[in-house]
Amino acid sequence: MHLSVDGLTHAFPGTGPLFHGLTFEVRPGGATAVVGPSGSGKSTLLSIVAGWLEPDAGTVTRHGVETVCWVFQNPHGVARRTALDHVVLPLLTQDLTRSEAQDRAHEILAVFDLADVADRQFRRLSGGEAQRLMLARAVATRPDLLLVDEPTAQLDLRTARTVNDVLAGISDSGAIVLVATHDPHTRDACADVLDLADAQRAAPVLP
Ligand SMILES: Nc1ncnc2c1ncn2[C@@H]1O[C@H](COP(=O)(O)OP(=O)(O)OP(=O)(O)O)[C@@H](O)[C@H]1O
Repeated sequence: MHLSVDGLTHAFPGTGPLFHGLTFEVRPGGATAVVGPSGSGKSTLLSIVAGWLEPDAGTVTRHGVETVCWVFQNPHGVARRTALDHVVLPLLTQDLTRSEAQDRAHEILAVFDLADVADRQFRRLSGGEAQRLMLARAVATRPDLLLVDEPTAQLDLRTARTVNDVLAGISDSGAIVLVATHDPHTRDACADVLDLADAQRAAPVLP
């Protein structure tokens, strides 16, 4: 399974080309940080990779990818549902029994250092806990391709660190992971970096 992007070129009316012949490959393992100045096209690239937006030119081939999951910048949850519910409920749509779903949810909450808040309502979670829960839920569904948009944008330094720690350890998820970010710590937590500032000048190829 891998993601192959070849000769990607895209512009919106009035933006000029965001990327020009962008070519790279990503395989499952450590996360790849997509970095670049504000407006350089990080979220646009994620949308094209997800298949939500058609590029002007070039191709995106999601070899062997059947499921795609997007983690948004702002954590969204159901106020009175527990952290555990947030992970279990999507798993129940995946042919797991309730007890299998609960076992997997507890396992993943522990990995994301959320075991202590498993029974806490979403509205009572801190910003960092809520963002980690969104990542935990996404990883629990075992997507082939995981797209994460600015996961630390709303967080203070300390809570951002806990999210970055999770991203640094995400290689076990088995997913292809792309993370759009401004945050230098998030960039450092990722195994690879795709810099869109370079992409406007050349066509970088990731290993
Ligand atoms: N649907 C759209 N129509 C027109 N212009 C758009 C559209 N979506 C994005 N843009 C423009 O394309 C450029 C890239 O936007 P994008 O959100 O991808 O950048 P970004 O690097 O993720 O920015 P930020 O770091 O500020 O979130 C911006 O100038 C934005 O205004």
